Amino acid sequence: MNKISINTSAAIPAASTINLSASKSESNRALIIQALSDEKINLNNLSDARDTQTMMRLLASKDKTWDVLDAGTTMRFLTAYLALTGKDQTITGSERMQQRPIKLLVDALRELGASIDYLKNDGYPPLKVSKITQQKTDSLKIQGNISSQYISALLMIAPMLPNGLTIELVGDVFSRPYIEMTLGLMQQFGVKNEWKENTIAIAPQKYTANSYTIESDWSGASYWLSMVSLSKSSKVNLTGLRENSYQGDIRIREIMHGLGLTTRFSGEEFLIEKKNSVSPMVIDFKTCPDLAQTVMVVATGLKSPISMTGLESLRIKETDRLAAMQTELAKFGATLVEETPGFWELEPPTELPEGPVTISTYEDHRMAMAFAPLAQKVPLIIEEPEVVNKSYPGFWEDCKKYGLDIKEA
Ligand SMILES: O=C(O)C1=C[C@@H](OP(=O)(O)O)[C@@H](O)[C@H](O)C1
Ligand SMILES: C=C(OP(=O)(O)O)C(=O)O
Repeated sequence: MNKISINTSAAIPAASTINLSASKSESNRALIIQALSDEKINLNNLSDARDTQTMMRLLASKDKTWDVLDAGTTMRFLTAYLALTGKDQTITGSERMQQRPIKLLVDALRELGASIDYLKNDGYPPLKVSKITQQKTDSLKIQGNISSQYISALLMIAPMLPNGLTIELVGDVFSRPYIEMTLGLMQQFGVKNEWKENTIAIAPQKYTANSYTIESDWSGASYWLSMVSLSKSSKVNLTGLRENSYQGDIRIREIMHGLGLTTRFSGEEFLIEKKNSVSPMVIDFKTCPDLAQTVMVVATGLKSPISMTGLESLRIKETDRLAAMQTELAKFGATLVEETPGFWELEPPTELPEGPVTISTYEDHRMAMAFAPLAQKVPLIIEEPEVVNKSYPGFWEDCKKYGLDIKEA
């Protein structure tokens, strides 16, 4: 097994500039839109994330079987894309992907007229997808509390359907900013929508020529806010972020202001500094589930209790992130408990261990990146560090540039 050790004794330079990876969420949407358009769409700064590289590779591939590996957006967006354009294709993914539900999307695409078979277990990939030859309905209802990716996948093919599509979102909607990002990017390429209360209507339209520069990844940025927060007094400047972002994970700014940071934009850079007053917080992650692991580690490192809601979808991501966090946080003496249904408490330790502490990463990039900043307080050994390639392949190089002392273990 590959492992790295991160030592606490490194002298961290006072300030560093980090060039983040671009957002895989924006990249994967822009690539689907580009593939669906007859006009010239120029995309700048596409992400080097494996999830995006996989999307690009598959969109260009003539293979009968497409393997998305562990990329959720690639799986969901390409399933809808194949239902519109495919030729009896099989789409599959990693062992974990075969445990991540896709039934709501398959049901919706079947209602539209696609013929889709489950090749192993009902409700889960792999799938055989045959395209919609005749659109059977122009309105769908879909539950919003499992994954917003199903809704984004349907929205992106909606303008290409002969009769367009109206989607009614039923019940609670989780990860709503990702739906807004989808509609925002569609708008960049000329596609209009009408969103009234719970209903989004898209008339038949074409994606038109335009250029778009993908923004840096705010989920990736979260590890740098955490890095500064768990440092003695470092400062970090991040490049390629926008104050007015399509990415809901920009919310990390506001959360971390409550956990002892100040941040500001200055020209092209986003500056992060420590200011040191930390107050106990209640945080709802319903709009930004990918930030939860980052913030749990910060609270543990700062020994500051937090209460949390909106964590439901963490169970069906790259791993069961709640179970994984309970196990790994316990190694630092922190407890993560569901006090009442949906309401979680993180009780930090009174003292952090001397370490080294070994972190298992559960084939989840965010387990590795969320814990790394804590190496400034407790020496760490991180298992399977290459998991970061899913969203941020340059993460460890950036950590070295920041000053962390990282070695193969
Ligand atoms: O649409 C997207 O780009 C994403 C949506 C979210 O998933 P869910 O909608 O399943 O919560 C998020 O966790 C994932 O990393 C990326
Ligand atoms: C959940 C994630 O990705 P996906 O669902 O696209 O695999 C993530 O990047 O944290």
